[in-house]
Amino acid sequence: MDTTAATYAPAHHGVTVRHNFETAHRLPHLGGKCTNLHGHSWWVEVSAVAPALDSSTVVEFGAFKAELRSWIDTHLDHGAMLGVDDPLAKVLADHGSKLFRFGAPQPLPAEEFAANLPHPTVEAVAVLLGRVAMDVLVGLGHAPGARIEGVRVTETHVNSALWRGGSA
Ligand SMILES: Nc1nc2c(c(=O)[nH]1)N=C([C@H](O)[C@H](O)COP(=O)(O)OP(=O)(O)OP(=O)(O)O)CN2
Repeated sequence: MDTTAATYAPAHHGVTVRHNFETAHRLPHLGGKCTNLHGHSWWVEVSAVAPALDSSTVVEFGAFKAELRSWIDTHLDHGAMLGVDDPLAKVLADHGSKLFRFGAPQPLPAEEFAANLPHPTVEAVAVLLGRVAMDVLVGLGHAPGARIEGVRVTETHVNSALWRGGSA
């Protein structure tokens, strides 16, 4: 077999995991129908890459999914994502309804991932979950040089956003 081309191409291995969550949000700053509190069945796809493998893996699927799913289910699933200036945040919190605030001036520990993201747009949710995925990857055993390459968040069947991680 001629492997000449392969010797010139940088080694690159990738894995992707998916998860879903049922979460409300609203975007009053955009006006129109997005001002209404509404829910979506969100999907997230997280891709990790590495230049070489460790134990023949980039990162072990089970552990990676368990950590990502745990964070998403704990903080987002069956809750609401609201922006920093949204008056509904206080109402929901006062009634014990699950809430994740974007751009909060005094964020809870989990909300620190979204502290500089003022609105829960699909793009901002992709950034949030990119940061969460990086944190999860760092905490696990993984291949040398492994990193989060990208996160795609799908809000509806026709709307999605892609966040791409920087190179190592
Ligand atoms: N760049 C972005 N634009 C919009 C976002 C967003 O997060 N980023 N979000 C919304 C609303 O949240 C809304 O849920 C989606 O809007 P839209 O696609 O217009 O609504 P529909 O799903 O009803 O559209 P279809 O006509 O059914 O395709 C708006 N914009």
